[in-house]
Amino acid sequence: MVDYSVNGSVAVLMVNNPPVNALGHAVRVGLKTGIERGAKDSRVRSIIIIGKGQTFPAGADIREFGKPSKEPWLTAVGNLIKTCSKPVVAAIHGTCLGGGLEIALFSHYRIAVSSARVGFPEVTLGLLPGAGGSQRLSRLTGLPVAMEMISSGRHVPARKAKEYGIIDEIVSGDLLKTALKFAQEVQSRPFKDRCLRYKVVPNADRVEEYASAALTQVKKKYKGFEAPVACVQAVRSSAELSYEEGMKRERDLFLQLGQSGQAKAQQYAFFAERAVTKWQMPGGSYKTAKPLPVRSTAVIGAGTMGSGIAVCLLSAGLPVYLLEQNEKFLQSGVKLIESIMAGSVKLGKVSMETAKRAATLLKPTLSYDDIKDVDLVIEAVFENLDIKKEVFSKLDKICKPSAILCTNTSTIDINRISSATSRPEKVVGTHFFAPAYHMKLLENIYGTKTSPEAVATVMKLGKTINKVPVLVKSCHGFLANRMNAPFSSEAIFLVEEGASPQEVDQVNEDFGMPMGPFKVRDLSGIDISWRINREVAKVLGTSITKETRFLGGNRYCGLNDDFYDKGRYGRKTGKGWYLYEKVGGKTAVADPEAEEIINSYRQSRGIVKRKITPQEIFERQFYSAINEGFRILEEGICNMPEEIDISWIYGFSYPKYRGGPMFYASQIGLQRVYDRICHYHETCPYSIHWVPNRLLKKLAENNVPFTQWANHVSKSKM
Ligand SMILES: CCC/C=C/C(=O)SCCNC(=O)CCNC(=O)[C@H](O)C(C)(C)COP(=O)([O-])OP(=O)([O-])OC[C@H]1O[C@@H](n2cnc3c(N)ncnc32)[C@H](O)[C@@H]1OP(=O)([O-])[O-]
Repeated sequence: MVDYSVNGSVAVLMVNNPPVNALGHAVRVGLKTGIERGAKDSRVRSIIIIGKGQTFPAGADIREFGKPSKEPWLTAVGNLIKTCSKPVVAAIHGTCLGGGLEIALFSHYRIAVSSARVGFPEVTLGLLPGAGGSQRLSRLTGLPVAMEMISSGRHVPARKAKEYGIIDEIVSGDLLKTALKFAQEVQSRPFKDRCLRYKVVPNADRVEEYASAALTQVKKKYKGFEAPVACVQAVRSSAELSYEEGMKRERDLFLQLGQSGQAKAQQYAFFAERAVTKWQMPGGSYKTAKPLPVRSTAVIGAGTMGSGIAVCLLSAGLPVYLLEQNEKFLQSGVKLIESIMAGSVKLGKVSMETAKRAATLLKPTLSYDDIKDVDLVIEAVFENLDIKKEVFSKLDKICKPSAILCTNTSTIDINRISSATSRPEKVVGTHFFAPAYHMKLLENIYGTKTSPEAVATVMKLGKTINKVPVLVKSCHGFLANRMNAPFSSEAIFLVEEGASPQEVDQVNEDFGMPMGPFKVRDLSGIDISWRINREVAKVLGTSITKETRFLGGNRYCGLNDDFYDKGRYGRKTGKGWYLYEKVGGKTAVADPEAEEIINSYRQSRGIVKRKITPQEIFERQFYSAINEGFRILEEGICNMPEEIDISWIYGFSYPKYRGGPMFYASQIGLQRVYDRICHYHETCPYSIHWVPNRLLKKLAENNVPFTQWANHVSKSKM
């Protein structure tokens, strides 16, 4: 795992643990042995630590977390480096992260290639640097940078790291050759004072000021997360305590976090995010299917979604034809794209260069002829089957045979859309979440005839445009919206029965959702849900009236319609479930007029308002969604619970520190979840979503551990 060799007077410790040279037990043993050997080796006057392959160690081996830790610990290896009688040089390329940066900071010198990145991403795993990183980094960079770097987990590019004092030299050419030269040069220099623990923390007397600014920021930016706060506290202790006491403080905080449910959930989410890249479908998988090259694209429809999708493609450097049916709509789409880009530059999310390049890559057009040679088209027109079929029939006639035809439908079965073409194997769903340029989930959907090649292409596209792609099988509503349906229906039923929108939102926000369901409705537009309900009714061959209490055999609540009738569409009209400071305002306050609408709705239907507990609000929303999640698994719409959890984290901003609804259910205990679902099935009998799922029942009865749920998923689609 660590190869030892001697080149002239320099020992080279080459870490060889692909893919990311994680500092697992064998690597730690190898480094310890290597340093001891180098120290004793009479030929050797300095030592290099370097990574083989793509990177310097990118951190501790996360797979070892939660298991009994085996000596030597990282701190012990680091102490050996620190006290080595010969200077140690960390030669960095790729990603020097977490434990990797700890090793580099224990070393006496750090050189890096300009493409390298360094950072302490432990916070993203619910932890903090646990081998003294919080004590050493602040001695190099000062408190504000250390607090920001460690609490954000940001990867810092090598040149910036040099500015901060983390890297001594940026080098070019062959890293090992340059490192050998560097290691020879330092042999004649005194190096004991290079040990960071003897340095003083710059401006330590201002620690209170820095810490309080950092805490205010992290509490706002990472609301609900425990680790960022602990990161600031650990760095703070580097200025307030002696080095030894600071190390102990860091250790205590590390152990506290390690035992928290948040760390467990965040580490689960880390692996879940990687697991979903290993997609499978009938006839193909990530291993067997090859993506087609995508060098040019078109987006059909320049509305909010289409323009947002175009921004994603343009930001990744892809040329985009933006196609609309008339000049007015086209120009409004172009304006929207320009304003999103300008906003992103202002927020520092996109560089000025990228924005300028995007402007040259955007080709607005009214003609289908212009898109005949593009590699991939994304349709983002109104959510109506007839309109979508018309678009796909045109695309089928005009686009080159190899083009991949994608639809941004959020609910319609892909098979119904692809039936309008002569090439259903090229048709695939690419469902973006609003706002498309911001939300990271890309729900890719395959129909019965979609080819694995088309799927491979959109899975790769997702990565290219910096999204998290999750593959699901087509059905009405797919994965995310299918689970969201009971979740948001229950929110309205709860208000119908007696809760206030504020109470429902509060429960959701206390749990960690960034916005409650009524604030979300006001944001997305009450008129939109009104229209969707009419579309659903149309598909079911019925219509919605004031008397409608059931739709498609399911309970229906007309409260949304009453708000619509009063012209209260949400933020866009300055009032909806809440009152806003102005049209398009963002500050939601409770509104007596809204309360009046709710009260008269209840009265007109003879509903006697009852007190509803926060626990019931929580269970009715989340457990109904979980029940649907098991149905989705049972039907084989997705392959594993990880796909559901990642969809919620990146599609609905579900708090990552809770892992996702399915992971959360496993933590509560499936039997309890099942029992409560049975309870609501009895007490809320008119909603199909409360019919207890058989797979859930089976897993609960047999006490099947979370890691084995996927083995019980329907294999019918494989
Ligand atoms: C007391 C000391 C405390 C120290 C704490 C720490 O250091 S905490 C750690 C601090 N460090 C971090 O948090 C860094 C975490 N890692 C990353 O951020 C990224 O992996 C990357 C930027 C290094 C490379 O991105 P990329 O897109 O090129 O690649 P990719 O992301 O697709 O990963 C490829 C494969 O490697 C696997 N794997 C990766 N890292 C680890 C690991 N540490 N361990 C184990 N496995 C790991 C990953 O699961 C995947 O496996 P699969 O699915 O193929 O079987």
